[in-house]
Amino acid sequence: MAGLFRKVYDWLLRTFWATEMDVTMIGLQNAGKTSLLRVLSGGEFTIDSIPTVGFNMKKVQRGHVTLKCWDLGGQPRFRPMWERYCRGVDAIVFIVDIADQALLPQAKDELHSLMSQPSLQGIPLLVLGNKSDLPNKLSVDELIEALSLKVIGNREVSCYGISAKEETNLDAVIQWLMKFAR
Ligand SMILES: Nc1nc2c(ncn2[C@@H]2O[C@H](COP(=O)(O)OP(=O)(O)OP(=O)(O)O)[C@@H](O)[C@H]2O)c(=O)[nH]1
Ligand SMILES: [Mg+2]
Repeated sequence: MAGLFRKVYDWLLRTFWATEMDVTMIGLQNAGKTSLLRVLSGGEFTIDSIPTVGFNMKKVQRGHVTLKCWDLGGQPRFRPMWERYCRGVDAIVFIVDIADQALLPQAKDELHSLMSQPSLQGIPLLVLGNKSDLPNKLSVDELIEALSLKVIGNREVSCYGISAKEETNLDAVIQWLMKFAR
């Protein structure tokens, strides 16, 4: 009975209170953006994910909210277009490979340069340390320090550790994003 009530309630929400939000996922190449989006949208994790050329878009449905997720290529030649795809979105997700510490200074520079763009002022930022299943990974506190997240102002900033591979902490990601659905 409770299950039936829940189904009717969800249907009412979807029908009369449908909300769509735009989310842009950025981060250096190989961080796991496409893998995360594939898993969030109900697909299988694959170890041989192909680098994104340009961008890719997938919708993630949770209850009455549709998250329209833009997944951008992280290779240097695609980074100049990040700002354009972040303009006017409801939230920006910056993904970092926390097992590849050599790339952290570059990730920090790219993040800070993007966050200093006047066009992106105030847009909430979620930083995800991905690949928490691997050894020699950074903790969340170490990632906050390595990326100097505390100096990013004028917006809400959060940081979580996740694993797209093992689907660790992905509910927290969705919950955080859905706070900004309008
Ligand atoms: N161990 C582990 N590997 C992961 C995880 N997430 C992604 N990977 C692997 O990391 C590699 C890169 O993943 P992608 O999702 O293609 O990375 P991307 O950020 O989309 O890369 P670009 O499209 O080039 O910007 C692939 O081999 C994935 O299988 C994870 O949580 N754990
Ligand atoms: Mg990709």
